[in-house]
Amino acid sequence: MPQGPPGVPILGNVFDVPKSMPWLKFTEWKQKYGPIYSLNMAGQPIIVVNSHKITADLFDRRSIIYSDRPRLIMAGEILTGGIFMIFSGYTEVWRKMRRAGHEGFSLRASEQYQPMHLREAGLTVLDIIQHPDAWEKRMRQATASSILTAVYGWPRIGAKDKQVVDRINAHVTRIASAAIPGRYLVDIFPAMKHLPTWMAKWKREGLEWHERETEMFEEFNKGVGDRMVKGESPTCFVASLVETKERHGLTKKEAAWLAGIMFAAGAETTSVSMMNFILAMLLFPVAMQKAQAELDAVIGRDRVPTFEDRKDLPYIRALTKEVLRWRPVGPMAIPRRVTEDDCYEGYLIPKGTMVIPNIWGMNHDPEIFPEPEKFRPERFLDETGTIDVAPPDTRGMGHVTFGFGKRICVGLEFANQALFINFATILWAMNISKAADAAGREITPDPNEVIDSGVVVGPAPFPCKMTVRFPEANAVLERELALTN
Ligand code: HEM
Repeated sequence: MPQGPPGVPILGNVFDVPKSMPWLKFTEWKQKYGPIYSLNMAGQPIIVVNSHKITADLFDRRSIIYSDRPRLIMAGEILTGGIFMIFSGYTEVWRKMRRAGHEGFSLRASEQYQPMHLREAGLTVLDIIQHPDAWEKRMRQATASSILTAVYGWPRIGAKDKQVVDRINAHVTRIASAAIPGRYLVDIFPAMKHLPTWMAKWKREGLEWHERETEMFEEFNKGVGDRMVKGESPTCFVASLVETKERHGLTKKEAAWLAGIMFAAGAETTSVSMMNFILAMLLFPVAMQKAQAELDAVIGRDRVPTFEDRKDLPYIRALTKEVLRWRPVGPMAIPRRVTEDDCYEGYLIPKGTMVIPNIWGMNHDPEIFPEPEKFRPERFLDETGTIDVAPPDTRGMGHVTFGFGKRICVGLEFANQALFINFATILWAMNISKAADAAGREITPDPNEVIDSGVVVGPAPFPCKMTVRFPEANAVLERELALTN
């Protein structure tokens, strides 16, 4: 095994890995132990990978044995029946779900959602102009709404839909908290899974939740199917699942969970990336001003940015990548498990080893991204400022925030499109600056104060001032939205 911090007998490195922001420690250890090192968490061997090349070697070039996930009994099996794609092993069911998910959210398929993203971005900005203090809530609601529209073809979510959104959010929170290491004893002592339900309240409740949530997701899918029977053709993921059911061979239950997973995986990750964007604009106003200068030059003030403008907005494209690089919402992605003994660069990585890609460390590698804490979209442009550049082994994206190999994020095209158009529309219409306290002093948020839900890491709530950039912005937005109605 590659060398790592020595640890103590039996418990190994249990006390060395901090509970809060462990990715910072992992990045620090890279200096001492190199880009690949090992840890021992009370007998569980772990490899931490800190370089683009090694992640590409293992997750891309040896994907057959590096695409499994560690077992999560409560979150991945009891609560979700082994079909929660994000946590499920490298199984036949995962393959079927992955194929269907990929087809529904590929670059091509995601393009059909562009009109929805465009409209949603415009409505969100109008909403924020009217309620500038509620910007965070409005943005979160808009992101949730876009994903539900894309998945189920539902109209824009509003206050009236609170009950159903609360139900789905509660489901996501339940699974995320069940996935926190040590939250359930069964994940430490797997034999407990076989206890009869009368002896294990947690198991009984988990199975009951699974039943209820299966019913909920099946009901949502049925709603789409019923609309199709009536002759409507909603543009949404579930409609495409209905059409391709035979080909993908998904059962009713698998199709229902697959659709539900898209919300779980996509809503919080995208809305937290939007928060990171606001934070970056507030802390690095020069980047904001450059982006706005580009928007003024290319778009002007008489129309809003659209997806067709993407090719002419290199700085906004680069800014979108820089948001994802600067603050990856999953700094350690979701771990993998090696399914065979593997020899790599003279090391033997035994079957069953957990592999953690340190996304934070790679995105903040000072040799690739000088002064990594600075927010500089220019990193992703050539010297002319017009051509996109990216370090090798990053699939041309520049960062590795969407993960790797066969398990790379299914929704990355959808997310990139949503972020691009939201950032462009917000910057076109608004200025983002620091809020002031009661004494009139500017409040500078600390970007290292984070909230870690177990899977998604985002900034701690911070105040900010959102103001309209020019008086006509409101009217132009309203006019363009009326045209798309
Ligand atoms: C900024 C937004 C997003 C970020 C940063 C993000 C990031 C990630 C990461 C790091 C993974 C794990 C990859 C790996 O193991 O190598 C992942 C998996 C996944 N993501 Fe995303 N994601 C985002 C948005 C979305 C959206 C919008 C959707 C759906 C519409 C989505 C669906 C999924 C699914 C289904 C998986 C599980 C893939 C698998 O295990 O095979 N994500 N995402």
